[in-house]
Amino acid sequence: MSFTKQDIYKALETITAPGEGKSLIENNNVTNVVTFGDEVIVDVTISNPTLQAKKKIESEISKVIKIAVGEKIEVKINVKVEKPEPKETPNQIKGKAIPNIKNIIAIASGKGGVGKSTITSNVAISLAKMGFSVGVLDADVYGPSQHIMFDVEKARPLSVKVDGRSKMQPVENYGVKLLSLGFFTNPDEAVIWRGPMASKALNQLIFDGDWGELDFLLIDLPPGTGDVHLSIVQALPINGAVVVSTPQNIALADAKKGVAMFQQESINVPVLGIIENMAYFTPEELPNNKYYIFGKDGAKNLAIDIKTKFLGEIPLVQSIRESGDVGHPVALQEGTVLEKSFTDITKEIVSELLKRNSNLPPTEVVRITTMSGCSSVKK
Ligand SMILES: Nc1ncnc2c1ncn2[C@@H]1O[C@H](COP(=O)(O)OP(=O)(O)OP(=O)(O)O)[C@@H](O)[C@H]1O
Repeated sequence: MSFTKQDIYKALETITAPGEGKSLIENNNVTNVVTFGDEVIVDVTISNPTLQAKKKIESEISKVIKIAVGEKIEVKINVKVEKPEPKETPNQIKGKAIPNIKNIIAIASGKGGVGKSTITSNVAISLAKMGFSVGVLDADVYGPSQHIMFDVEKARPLSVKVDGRSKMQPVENYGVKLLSLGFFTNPDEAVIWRGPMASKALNQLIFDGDWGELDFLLIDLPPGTGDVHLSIVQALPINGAVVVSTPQNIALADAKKGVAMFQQESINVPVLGIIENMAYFTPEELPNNKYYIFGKDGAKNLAIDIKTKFLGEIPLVQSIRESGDVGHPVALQEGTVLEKSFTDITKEIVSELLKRNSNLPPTEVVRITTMSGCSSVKK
């Protein structure tokens, strides 16, 4: 019987090593193939050290060669176990990659009540209006509010079957898909989340959510920099973080801690920049008057100090609070100054993310650049 090494490689292209996702050939598991007569020797390296994984790969290789190349072939397999070297690079994304979600951005703040959720909902809507597919995961374990801001307070995610598995269908409004812990907790009962518990619940919302294809998933993190945050940000494949602060000194001190948290070696999530919320107060009837009630340019100066991008500012305006409370964020109000402010900030975030993702395939970068109108992205 005659066959070539190529026949063997072709057959091995159709199977994967246990837990490694890609084909044996694509994943470079097969280190050598020797053929003579009716005999084939396959050297294969896998990362799973269990006996079960070794037996499974031996039986699959033998089976696939006999089916695809020839029944009579005598197959000898040498399995070597080698743990892949962990690669520490500045662009590393922690956690398991989610193939259908292209970019995960965490929105954080050190201090509570600085407007992190307000910024998240408006940025999500701006992204959706630019044509991106967008999801929001409300991870604020202390007080989820996105379901209110998106006017879906009473909604509950439906259970759907996807490839035989039960998944949660996010609730959708204003072109944004939303999953929130707020859908599952009783607003009258305080839930005390510990780090691992919170990260498990959030992992479930992310991995068991039927998000479809998303260009962006924004995660509204709880305020602070504690144990819950560490668990969340270490477990999820976050591409970049945005930190929200008011110009007030105590908020800035906490924002600085927030930035430092993402920069810790064990977390290593790039900080895309800082947004200054409540930068000044403007009465609706006197739009040209600015009152710097929390101080002036605090977050801008912090960004310069810690060499982080300043992504823009949002004033303290009554309509921002009102529109959030009634579930119709200001970014929906076409042609207004505030809508434009959120569009500008959103473009800055996308620009920074593109720089961070500069190792993505060029088509992806171009597509996102074009959609958000970020022609000014310097690469
Ligand atoms: N720029 C703004 N102008 C007016 N009101 C604002 C502005 N930003 C936020 N608010 C209001 O301030 C309050 C707190 O905002 P938000 O809930 O977004 O903050 P947060 O940082 O997410 O809070 P938490 O600590 O609860 O997570 C809300 O009532 C919101 O409507």
